[in-house]
Amino acid sequence: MKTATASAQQNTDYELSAVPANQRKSFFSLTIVWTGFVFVITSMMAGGGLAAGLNFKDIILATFLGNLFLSAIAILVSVIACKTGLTFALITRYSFGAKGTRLASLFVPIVNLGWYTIQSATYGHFIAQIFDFGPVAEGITMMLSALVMGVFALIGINAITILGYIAIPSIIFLSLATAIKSVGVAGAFSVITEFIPSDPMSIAGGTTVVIGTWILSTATCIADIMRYAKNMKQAALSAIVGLVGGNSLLVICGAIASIAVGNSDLTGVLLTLGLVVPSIILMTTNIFTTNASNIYSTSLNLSNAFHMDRKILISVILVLSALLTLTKPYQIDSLFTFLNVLGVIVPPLAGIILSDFYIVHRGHYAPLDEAALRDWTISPWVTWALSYGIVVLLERMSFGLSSLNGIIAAIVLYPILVKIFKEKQD
Ligand SMILES: O=c1cc[nH]c(=O)[nH]1
Repeated sequence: MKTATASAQQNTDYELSAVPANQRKSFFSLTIVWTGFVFVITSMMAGGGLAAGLNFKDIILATFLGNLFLSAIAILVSVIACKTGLTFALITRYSFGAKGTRLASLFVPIVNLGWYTIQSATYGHFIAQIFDFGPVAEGITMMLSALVMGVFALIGINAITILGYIAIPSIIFLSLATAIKSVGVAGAFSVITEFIPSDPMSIAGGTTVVIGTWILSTATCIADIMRYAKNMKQAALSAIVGLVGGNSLLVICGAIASIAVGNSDLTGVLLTLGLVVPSIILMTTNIFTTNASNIYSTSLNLSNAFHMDRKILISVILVLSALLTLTKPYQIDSLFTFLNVLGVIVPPLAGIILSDFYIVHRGHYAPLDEAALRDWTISPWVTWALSYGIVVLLERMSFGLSSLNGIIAAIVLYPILVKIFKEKQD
């Protein structure tokens, strides 16, 4: 009895089992949660960074290509989540094995901790700029930001949905208003369209940056949301709305604001425009919704890795993140380094998950409690390492797009290695 109660406590958000059909959510509420996740200031900052290297036409092209790529991955992962009802962490059991999954599902929390910390620090830094805080008060504000943002994730998916309903209209309105106001400051829209970047970047490089903005979550965390979808069409459409609609909007608004004001530090840009109160609302809504979903997914993955109550795990992560904000990861250079690393490391993982479901298992997994899973498998790990090597090699040869290279390499290599190691699981 005690054990049953403990395990029920650990499974309040279906972190250890499939979401049943009668608990699936409407298309509208899924789209709110996913779009609230995707709407984030770091996409605007990436747009600002693109403006240092691309002209406006190429920024639009890179944004479009990047989000198209992201949508394709997001749809394929969402379909797996919707069909199985499982979190990303539980999906990895089929490829990484019943014990291997515990190691594999540590990857998402580590990277999410990076995102969570960058975004909490950006928010704390922004508040510190507004109130003209010194370094100590800025440090305290950044730490408090990291602690407070996790509260919604502690409550669960319903709290995140309510937060999204409040946040999304204001984010759409305020990001457009920021772009329009900055065009006003520049004098004419032709200043944006005729702008010549100072430090040219290739379109492939720009596309990789855009892909980097959401590759982690489109390959992983999106499953934690779309497992609640009633059908695959709704899951796919919801994924596209968030990326092609939401992410593109913020990247482009960030680029326009940055070109107009000549500064890629978005928090600085917003303050230069004199939009103090609107910018506080913009920053608060978009960072809170994203970080709540971030830490929610992190806790689901950690539950799978450690088999402990996700609320205890969230608390530990929040304290860790609060301490890490003191390294000041809000600087644009840290963000770009992080994006580039993600654009290379995450796609092979997405390739493994997709290849396992669509190629090795031909689009069907046995229910989790009936599947005969090995404890450990070697093929996904070898695929990941080899794909990473291939990406780095091709990057040195300036061949193609790193994210695409990584995902294709893993999709092709994985089934071959599964055959070689005789590791197909039923
Ligand atoms: O929190 C975030 C922000 C951007 N992209 C992500 O994958 N996560």
